[in-house]
Amino acid sequence: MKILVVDDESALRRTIRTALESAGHRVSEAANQTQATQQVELAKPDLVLLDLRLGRESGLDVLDVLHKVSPGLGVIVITAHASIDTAVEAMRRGALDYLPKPFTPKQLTDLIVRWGGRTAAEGDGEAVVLDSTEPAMRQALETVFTVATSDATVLLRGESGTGKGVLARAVHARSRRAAGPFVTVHCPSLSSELLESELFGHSRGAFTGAVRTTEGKVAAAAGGTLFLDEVGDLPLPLQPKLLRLVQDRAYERVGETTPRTADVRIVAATNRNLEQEVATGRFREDLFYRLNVIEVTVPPLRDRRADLLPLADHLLAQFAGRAYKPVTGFTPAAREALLRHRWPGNVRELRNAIERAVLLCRESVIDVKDLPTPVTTAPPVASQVAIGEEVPIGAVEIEHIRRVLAASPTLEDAARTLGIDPSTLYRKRKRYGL
Ligand SMILES: Nc1ncnc2c1ncn2[C@@H]1O[C@H](COP(=O)(O)OP(=O)(O)OP(=O)(O)O)[C@@H](O)[C@H]1O
Repeated sequence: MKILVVDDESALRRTIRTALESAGHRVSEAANQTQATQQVELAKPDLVLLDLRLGRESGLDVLDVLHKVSPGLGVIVITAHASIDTAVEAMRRGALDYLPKPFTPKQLTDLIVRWGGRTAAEGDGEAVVLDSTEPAMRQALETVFTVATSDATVLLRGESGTGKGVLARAVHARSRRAAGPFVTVHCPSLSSELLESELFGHSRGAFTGAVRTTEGKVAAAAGGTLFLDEVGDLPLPLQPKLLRLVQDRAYERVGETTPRTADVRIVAATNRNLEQEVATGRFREDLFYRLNVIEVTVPPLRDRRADLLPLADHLLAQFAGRAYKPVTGFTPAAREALLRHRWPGNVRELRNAIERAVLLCRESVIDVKDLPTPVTTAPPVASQVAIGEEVPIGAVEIEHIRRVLAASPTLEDAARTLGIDPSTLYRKRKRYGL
């Protein structure tokens, strides 16, 4: 990409230039507003890195000027350490994202990579954090970044709301297919027939109500990525057809016999224990192995404690910017509540909690009272039991049931995961007050 670096300190410009050039980007530099405007007009950069601290000039004003010169220009601002109030203001004025100082060359290049694919993939303009200090999450991200450029099938595993959809888009954005479409198919469906037609299309008259020929999502994803969300819920009758698609990229429209070839990369996601689904005959083993070429497990948010506050800050900046509200942080009590909660709904729950808090908040910082009740009434984390420690077996059972319940969409699902009868689960739930 062509990147313009705007900073009044020549040493910092040079450091950034070195990092970006060694990642294969072309870099131009500007020390002030006048030079920056000229460079935007002359060099037409794809992305601008703008330090908000620009000597006597205000970086925020420069941001406004650059957007006047080139509306829609992607600008990432560099902010002084941990001052998210200026980041919020910059995002409100249309910056894509912010990079807090001090940063490593890798953080810088990761951010550029993330925004480089934005036109094609992060299409809804939702800024996401693809960085982590938690080993398990780092490993998931590294696998995603490494395999993205190949056409290999990827299976994303993890609880609901952990960001599997976000990672699927990240795979696409970093692939050779990034300029092509990203098409999502939700596999839990009312009927196998409807889903088959949604996936593969149908010919006119194929079934009652099929008044027009439709091409289906596999065809719509040609040249791009087909994302099979909740693939563990794919109805059994459709599984052989999906197997053929994954294995040979071959399929037929409903009502036709002519085989067609699909030009898609497949990414699938599931929150189910597929091994168990295979064992109980609800998921075909051959399909499981075909999908599970590259397996990425996204850890639940409660196991990513170190990521929680940075993620919360990021979401805060995003929603404050979007709502035009000068909310700049959390009170210590609010931070503590965020850290204590178990987040059964994972990042989705966190995201909703923060969006709501930004809207409710009447001060410049979010307090406990702005957070949803389940977050503020979380029992202390210390009540978690550690398997293998000196705890009675009953405590392990309670904790295990609690977690499975939190991760399952319905009681039936939870009972299936636990391998017990729903009525037994119902009784245990009552007895333990879960
Ligand atoms: N790393 C992240 N940074 C910012 N937002 C995130 C991140 N991960 C997830 N989110 C947000 O959390 C929400 C849930 O993410 P996503 O839909 O990808 O989860 P999922 O695992 O696919 O969930 P489900 O299994 O229920 O479909 C989305 O709004 C998404 O934008």
